[in-house]
Amino acid sequence: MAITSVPASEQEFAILMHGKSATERNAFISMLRKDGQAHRLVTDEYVQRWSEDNDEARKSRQDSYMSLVNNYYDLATDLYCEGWGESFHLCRFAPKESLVQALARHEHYLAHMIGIKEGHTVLDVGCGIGGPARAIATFTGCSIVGVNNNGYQIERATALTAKRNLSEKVSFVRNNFMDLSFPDNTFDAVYAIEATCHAPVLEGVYAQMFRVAKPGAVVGVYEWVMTDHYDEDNSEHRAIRHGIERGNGISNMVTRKEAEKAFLKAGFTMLHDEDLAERKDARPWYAPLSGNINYATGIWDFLGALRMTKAGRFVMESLLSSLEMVRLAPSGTAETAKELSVGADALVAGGKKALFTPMYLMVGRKPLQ
Ligand SMILES: CC(C)=CCC[C@@H](C)[C@H]1CC[C@H]2C3=C(CC[C@]12C)[C@@]1(C)CC[C@H](O)C[C@@H]1CC3
Repeated sequence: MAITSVPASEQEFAILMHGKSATERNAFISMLRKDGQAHRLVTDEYVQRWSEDNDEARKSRQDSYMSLVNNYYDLATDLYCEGWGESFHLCRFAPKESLVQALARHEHYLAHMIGIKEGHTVLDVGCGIGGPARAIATFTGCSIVGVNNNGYQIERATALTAKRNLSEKVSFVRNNFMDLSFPDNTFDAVYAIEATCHAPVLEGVYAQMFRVAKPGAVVGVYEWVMTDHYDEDNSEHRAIRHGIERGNGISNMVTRKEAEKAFLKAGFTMLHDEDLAERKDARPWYAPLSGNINYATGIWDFLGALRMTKAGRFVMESLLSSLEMVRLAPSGTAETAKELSVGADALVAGGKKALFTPMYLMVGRKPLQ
């Protein structure tokens, strides 16, 4: 069947594009099993959205945030899995800690900060493919429902959770986080790990988190924001912000102050807020993306770091282009990898200059009355 335009129903299109690749064990193979034409269309649609950088283009990206984010994760999910693992977020690093350990600790820390207990029913807003939900449910003994608007990620999350025998404790529902389908006052705790930055307006998603939390429940967010050092009138700063947005499927990334204001406006009483990137750590959060092999701990992290060097990127992009040429990889795969690499450079630049943080932590309580 020839696909010449994106069908009206996104779900229909996702089935065409991803086929049965969500249940594929290996993420690299899953990446190769997409429909080539559909993949090309989504790549073109995503790139086209970023051709201009002015207020009007930003507004248009905000208006179409849902398809922008879905396009992004339809393209990026398998590369994320293959290059990063099952937890789609960044993290702090303790001395000698591997990436996998550090990611898990970052998740456990949030669970600790919002006081998740055994028996709690918890909501994970923007759950990716469920890595954090599985880790937190296992760590605390709680039950977690993960929501996400990307059908492919929900399928992958559900399949991985079944494979780990965790389906009784952890489940997933396709949901728009700007309009959650749960009744008011449902959850004992709610969290979002580096996901709400995809919202067109932060107040909207925070208001939904507030609504579904039980009175007295504690809610925690790791937010992506531009820090207080960011200057909108500085063209270099603006370029870094734009690079982060484009490489990471974000229609409008806000400042720390705006995020704090939105959280309070939603109704939460702030219990703790802190940019965790300001702590003095052994390695900065952007270490694995920087291509500096001296930061690596252990063989897997060394290979990951090698991949982010100039030579490593060249090899990866050449491999993907060759696979595309012989039609083993869908058209647009190498272009997507390039978009992610350029986005990673913007993250590193933003991190080095302390203009950006992926770990502005806000912990708030929904008042009893
Ligand atoms: C987009 C948001 C809000 C969160 C995702 C955070 C991270 C999981 C990603 C940010 C940059 C990503 C890159 C990769 C994996 C996932 C991230 C770290 C790659 C390492 C995947 C493999 C590619 O070849 C290079 C990518 C660079 C960026």
